[in-house]
Amino acid sequence: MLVESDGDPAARVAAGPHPVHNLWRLRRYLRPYAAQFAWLLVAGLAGTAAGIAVPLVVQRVVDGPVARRDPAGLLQLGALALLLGVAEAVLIFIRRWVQSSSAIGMEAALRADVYAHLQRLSTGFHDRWQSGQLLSRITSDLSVIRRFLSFGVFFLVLNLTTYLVVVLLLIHLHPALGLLVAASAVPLLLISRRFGRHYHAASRRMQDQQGDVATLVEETAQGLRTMKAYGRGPELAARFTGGARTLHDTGVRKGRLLANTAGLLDLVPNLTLGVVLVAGAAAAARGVLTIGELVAFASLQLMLIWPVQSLGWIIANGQEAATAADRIQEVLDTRPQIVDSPGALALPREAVHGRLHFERVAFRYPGTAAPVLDGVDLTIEPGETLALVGATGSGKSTLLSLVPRLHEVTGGRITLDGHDLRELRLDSLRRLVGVAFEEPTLFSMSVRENLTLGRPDAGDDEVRAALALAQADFAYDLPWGLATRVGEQGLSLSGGQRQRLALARAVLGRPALLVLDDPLSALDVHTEALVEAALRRVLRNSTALLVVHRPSTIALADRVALLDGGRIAAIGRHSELLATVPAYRALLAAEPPVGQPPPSGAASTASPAATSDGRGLVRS
Ligand SMILES: Nc1ncnc2c1ncn2[C@@H]1O[C@H](COP(=O)(O)OP(=O)(O)OP(=O)(O)O)[C@@H](O)[C@H]1O
Repeated sequence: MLVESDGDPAARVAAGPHPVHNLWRLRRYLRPYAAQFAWLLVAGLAGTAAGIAVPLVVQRVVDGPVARRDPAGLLQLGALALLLGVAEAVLIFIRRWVQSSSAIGMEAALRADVYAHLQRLSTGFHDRWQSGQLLSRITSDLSVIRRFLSFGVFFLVLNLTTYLVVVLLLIHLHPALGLLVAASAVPLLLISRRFGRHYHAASRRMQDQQGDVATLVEETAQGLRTMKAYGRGPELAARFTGGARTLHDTGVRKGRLLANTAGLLDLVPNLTLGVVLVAGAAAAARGVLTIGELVAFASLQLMLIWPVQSLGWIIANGQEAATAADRIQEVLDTRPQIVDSPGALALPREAVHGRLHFERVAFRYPGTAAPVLDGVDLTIEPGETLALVGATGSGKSTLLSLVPRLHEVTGGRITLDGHDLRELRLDSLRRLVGVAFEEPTLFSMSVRENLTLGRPDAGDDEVRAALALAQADFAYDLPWGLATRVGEQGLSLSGGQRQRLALARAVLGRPALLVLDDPLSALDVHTEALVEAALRRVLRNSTALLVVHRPSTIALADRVALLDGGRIAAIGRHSELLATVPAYRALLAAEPPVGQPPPSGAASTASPAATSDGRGLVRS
């Protein structure tokens, strides 16, 4: 089980001490449907009993009215056979009706749980797991499990019961021949065991490959514009074809395995039937067996063909479901790493001043050798705006992500008004912190829903204020105003529009802390000036930590901190740093510190960055 870490998608092992262990663990999803399942079995068994009774009636017909030439008796027994046939049909109908509704309900409950669990898992988990793998687990794997728990298990019970009852009846009718039929179960068992082992491995391979193909499709859909722009369509198509071919080959191998086994499973009862017919006819000739008994024996034996034939399908279905359950449990067994500690506090907004303090904060991404942050000491006073600058890859976004605890510090601590962030309840912390990332993500929902994502209770006035603040009033002019659907399946917005909406989302409800990753990066000069002015107003009243890539944004900050080598290398007013810190000056000018050669293409003369308002700062 993957319980110690955030889960390892590369592991791809069949978890659990037994192949069906994880499937067995899903039984609680069947519990609400226990009564339905019981009815299902009753209807199924009654239907089968009606079916089994027919050959016994036929035996009475052949040995009775037919032998005695008695039309009245024939009519009676014929009517009984007809009645049994109708009863069997009605019971099959009832069974199918109940079966479909319970199966879908169970699948929906399991899917909801997996989805909720995925939400609880940290960003570290999602960084490492391919989304296509998760997609295939939450869609196709769950469907496989549903098919097995509803149909597979049911037919396994029904067919085994049918097999047992029929074999007992056969032994009762003619012990020697009956035992011969019972002995045919031995090769069936051996074939099934061998098949189960091989099929389990094949289905795991196939389900993993399905996830890989889903990942490829997802990446293509997301990066289609870039790939087209670079003319890389054919390479992408070739990659996809490769993945699809591998999946196809595995599918064919799996199909052949099933076909071979189905052939063998077919052979055994038919061979037994042949032996029984010859030996039965000889016994009838000797008068040991009546014609009616022989007919009943053969008819009953024919009833075994379907349970045996379907065995291959049921085992295949069961193995696929076991594999799917392994894959689902790999996700469910991954414990969320970032959770509320026992007795975690909820801080009301009014009680928060907003003093954010980083104390020897260290952070290392799982699986990487070097820490990104190593001993960050930083304090942001209530109401202060601090800009964080640093070279590309210096860890600015990482540091920001530690505030809403998207990642957990691996050393030191971060406090808000003296409370370690790990002592706060996650929902409380995330209500206190307004976040806007560099990539402004909008979901396939209305503008209003996108805005109120973190504060579903926000009123119209608050939404209006947030939109005004972020200079995003254009939202009211969309075709359906705030009800307009945006995002992947909705209206396309420009980069600047998306960013302003993301900004409005961050400032909605006046959070105690604002954490903004380059909030002005996708704005045109005119809008940037507007948003900057608006932002200046909002920043006046909140504590804010901004990652700055643009020259103008730095002017919004009270102080600037330079992140270098995993720690804060310098902190102070922009003009002070410009005057006293060569590394800061060099960064703003995109020049290396004095004494080192300039990078090719970098300005070698006096840089426009050397102005006190920071204009001229190039993207770090
Ligand atoms: N999920 C991750 N797993 C492993 N390493 C990561 C992950 N995300 C970022 N890194 C690494 O951490 C370092 C810091 O990345 P980060 O995005 O915080 O830098 P940044 O200063 O914000 O960069 P930029 O200015 O380009 O946005 C980089 O070396 C990056 O490769």
